[in-house]
Amino acid sequence: MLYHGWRDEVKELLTLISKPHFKSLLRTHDSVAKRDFEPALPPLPDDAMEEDEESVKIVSLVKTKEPLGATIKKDKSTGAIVVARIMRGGSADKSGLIHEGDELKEVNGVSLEHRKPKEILPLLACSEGAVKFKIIPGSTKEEMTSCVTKVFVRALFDYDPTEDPTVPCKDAAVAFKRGDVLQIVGTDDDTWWQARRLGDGSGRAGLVPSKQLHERRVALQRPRALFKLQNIKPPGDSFSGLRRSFRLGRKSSRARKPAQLRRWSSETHGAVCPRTYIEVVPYHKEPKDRQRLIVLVGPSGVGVNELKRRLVISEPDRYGVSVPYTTRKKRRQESEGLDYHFVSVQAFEELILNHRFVEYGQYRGNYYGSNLDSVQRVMAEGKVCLLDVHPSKIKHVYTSEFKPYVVFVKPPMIEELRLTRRRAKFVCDEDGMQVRMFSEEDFEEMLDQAEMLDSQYGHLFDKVIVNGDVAATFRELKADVEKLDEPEVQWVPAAWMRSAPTKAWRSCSSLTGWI
Ligand SMILES: Nc1ncnc2c1ncn2[C@@H]1O[C@H](COP(=O)(O)OP(=O)(O)OP(=O)(O)O)[C@@H](O)[C@H]1O
Repeated sequence: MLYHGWRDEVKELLTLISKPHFKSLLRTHDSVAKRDFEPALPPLPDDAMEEDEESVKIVSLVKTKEPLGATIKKDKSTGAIVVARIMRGGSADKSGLIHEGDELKEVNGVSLEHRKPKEILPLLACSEGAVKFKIIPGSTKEEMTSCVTKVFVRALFDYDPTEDPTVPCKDAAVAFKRGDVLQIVGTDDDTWWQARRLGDGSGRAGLVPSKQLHERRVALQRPRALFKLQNIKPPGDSFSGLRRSFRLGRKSSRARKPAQLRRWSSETHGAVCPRTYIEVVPYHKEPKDRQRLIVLVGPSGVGVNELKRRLVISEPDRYGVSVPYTTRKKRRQESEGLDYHFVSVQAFEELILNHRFVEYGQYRGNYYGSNLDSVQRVMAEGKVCLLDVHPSKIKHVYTSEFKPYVVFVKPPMIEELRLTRRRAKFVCDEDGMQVRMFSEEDFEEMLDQAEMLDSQYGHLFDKVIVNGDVAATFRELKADVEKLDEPEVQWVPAAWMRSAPTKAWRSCSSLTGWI
């Protein structure tokens, strides 16, 4: 008998460490200690780094199905073919044998002299397995100054390399959509940064337009936008900017304005600041943290109030709305603190001077406004505060205190609008007392406004929700808002979580003026 004569403790220990779970644990420990979970490159041939008398090196890289992860260019002054970029995480980068600035002399014995980069690429594409390069190492100075960052940004624009004729190598570029989070891993180049898209399993970094490049591109398009703006009155605090949360509904004078004018009159500032990237950091909501402010935006009549109402009715203890302030007289059916906070003109103006309004304006000689205190009161009760303002005013609550989560309520295609709103009525008189059915013109205006809001303020939206079937939209909105309470990571502007941007990001660019 194997265990014969052994002490009980020894027998027990042997039984324990023979269990499959324990064996797996030890195997995992060994793997992690050896780091052999990383992609393994086949062993290098013996002559991988021979140096000849002219300081030419023979470098052998192993090419898999993936590209080597490097781009090349012709040096204008010397005519030499040099390595322009090494993609972080690619085979070339992992080998550590080839660097940006290295001059390429030969590929697999084929001389590159007098060849153009586009003639060389097919040589590499055909190669399988080991690819032998003869190189003259470039200066190591560039490496020393290379700025590898661990900065995360949210893209504020869509980028599709297949539609970009200026990208140095389409295969080496990373496509992204507005709202995607990118990890910036290299900013050595002023024009093309290297980045990884979060959630992209490959882990490979690729080229993305730098902040400076995108700003230049937007600036080139700007003259057209400015031309359109010339006839437009600048935005102010006139009442036309105020939202339905003031329960005044749409105004006929506004409905008569030509669509082209409305498109630009709401806000000019959006056309002036180019949106590139915003630095973001992971935020894990702690149970003690206040609920984030939910800002609902959308074109008039799309259903923002309907969704707010449904949320509050569904869980009155969880959701609350901020009550607007006004200087107009209270009507018989209205209650203080429920429909409005009724205050004097003097009190209202003091609040304006103290910057207590997210949004305010005058209508028929009375002030109306959405007040920060009102929002804070709802949040202090531990509730999720629902706020409905024009997106140009979001900047007033874009702080760590409110951590706004912005939902854009978008109308569906016109056919679905017609179908779903057949029986719907909306507020149509100046005082919000009368209702009528939607007309074809109302639908067109709603779609037109939605397009304008999306193009001018889309970079501020955390979620876009299409309000076709109202019950389905409500369910989607509720589920999305509830996710904010879960321990899942949320990416929020870095400025909310600390007073200054990271050193790396600051050194690369600043984010002022994006909102
Ligand atoms: N998905 C939908 N299907 C059918 N009717 C809808 C839908 N969403 C909203 N409605 C109805 O459309 C009308 C306008 O909605 P709501 O008042 O919520 O619009 P709003 O976005 O707040 O705009 P406004 O500020 O102009 O009132 C209401 O009668 C509402 O019940």
